Amino acid sequence: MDITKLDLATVSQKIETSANYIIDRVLSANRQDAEKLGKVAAITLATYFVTSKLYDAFVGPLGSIPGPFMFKFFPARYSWNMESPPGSAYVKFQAWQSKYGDVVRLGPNAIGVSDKHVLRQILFKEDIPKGPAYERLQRQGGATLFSTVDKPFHKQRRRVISPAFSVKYLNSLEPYMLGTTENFIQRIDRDIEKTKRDDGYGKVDIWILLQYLALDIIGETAFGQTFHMLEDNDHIVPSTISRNMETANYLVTHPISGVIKTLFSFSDIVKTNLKLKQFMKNIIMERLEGGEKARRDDILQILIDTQQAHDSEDRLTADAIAQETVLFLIAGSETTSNTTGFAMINLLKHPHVLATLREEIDSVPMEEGQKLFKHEQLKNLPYLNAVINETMRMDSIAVNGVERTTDHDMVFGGRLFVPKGVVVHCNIYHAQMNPEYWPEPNKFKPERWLEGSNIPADTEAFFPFSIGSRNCIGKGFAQIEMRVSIANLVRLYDFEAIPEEMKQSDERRSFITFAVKSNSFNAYMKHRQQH
Ligand code: HEM
Repeated sequence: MDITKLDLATVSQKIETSANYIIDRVLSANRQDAEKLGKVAAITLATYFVTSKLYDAFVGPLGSIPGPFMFKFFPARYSWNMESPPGSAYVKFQAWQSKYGDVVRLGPNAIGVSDKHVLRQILFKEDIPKGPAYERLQRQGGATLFSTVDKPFHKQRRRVISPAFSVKYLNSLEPYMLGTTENFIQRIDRDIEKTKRDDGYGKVDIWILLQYLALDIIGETAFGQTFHMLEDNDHIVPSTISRNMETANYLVTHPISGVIKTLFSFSDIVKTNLKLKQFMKNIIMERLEGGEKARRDDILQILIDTQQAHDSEDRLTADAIAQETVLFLIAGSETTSNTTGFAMINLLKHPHVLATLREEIDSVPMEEGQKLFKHEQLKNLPYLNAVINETMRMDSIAVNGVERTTDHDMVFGGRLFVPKGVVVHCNIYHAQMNPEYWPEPNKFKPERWLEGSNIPADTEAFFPFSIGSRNCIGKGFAQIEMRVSIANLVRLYDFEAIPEEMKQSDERRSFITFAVKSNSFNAYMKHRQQH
């Protein structure tokens, strides 16, 4: 017997057995350790997550702010019924603010504010940047003057575009506005003729014609050519843009539906944007290639002229010009036409207000042969301005509010600590309807705006064009258009309200801009005898 061989075999077997034993032990120990470690890590993470959520919900800086319980954990914007029925998010914002007070919790990291002093602090004094809703809007074609959240980018863009909205330049745009207003009057006359009764009255959809007027004015001034909406009712540019507006609204008010709608309409949006860009580029190229002959005094020309700017940063590319002009079309048409439409509805609802306004307007002398009022004759009429202001207070275009994000730790109104990174829904509409600021806020009373009124307007709680660096660049433009169209309508026509239309006009919705739900408002109209 070979002892050495036997021993070696035994030894090697023993070694193998021991090795297997050790490996088994080590592995099983590791497995157990790993399992234990995994469990501990998962429990620690879950505890951290739950504790931090509970801390944020109840103890953190926003913990004491009242609001619907679920918004301590979920953002209001994601609540399933936010946009049900569509365009009604603003109703919910108002209800929460009324129920819980001037600061309300709207999410783990979001609040709503309607106190006039705090709104002025956020929008004007500290002028904090725009919130994530605007970043979502950029999915539809990139950052613009309106949607950028980047302060230096905004400052530079606003500086370059501002000359197009200066008082002096706006005066030079007036001939386009008056020319288009003349087309508007002719269109009304044609529509009256079509349905004329024996007493001379015919039915006119004043809401939609005001929309066509505003589109044609923006076409003339920002796109360099009219869209002929008042003649043909349709044009590729406004019709393709309005298709995108609903999606844009959801991106702002309800991100989940917004993303779904964007996915479904993605190819449509891409096609639309390409068509629009092409349309704009052709116009821009015609201007550039046409030299001095092709020059025209309009907003588009100011944007094109930036290409000669000394500083290369100030030169807008053809793409940027196309984007900004499309923005003017969106921001500058329905905003103005709906406000004018609401003013006309308010005048028909309150015949004594219409009578007082007519008295003021009829007292403005016209030159021999002058067909339409010029802005110069209207800008200081106190009652006309009062009617417009009271309309903007009660039927505010921005009923959905404007959003900001704190970019530093702040103390709101000297009493509420709000850390950096909180989304703030600035509920300017709620401030404009607050009985503490406005006695009988639901009553249409232009008298509040007149000097010496016994219920004076609280101008500190009035934000129709917002305030601060992100206020409306087009407010001067809008005021000219609104004064000219309302004054000329009141001077030239008698109105007869249609009861069903009046009732229907109380149904509202807001897709970015506030509007009557039916997007239509008919009244009987006839030319006044004395004019
Ligand atoms: C009655 C008519 C109008 C009302 C009530 C109105 C209201 C507003 C409001 C509230 C804002 C601030 C929005 C925000 O912070 O989210 C705004 C911004 C803006 N509006 Fe208007 N607007 C009107 C007419 C116009 C017109 C006619 C134009 C252009 C032709 C225009 C162009 C803009 C632009 C470009 C901005 C963004 C400005 C910036 O961020 O620097 N708006 N408007």
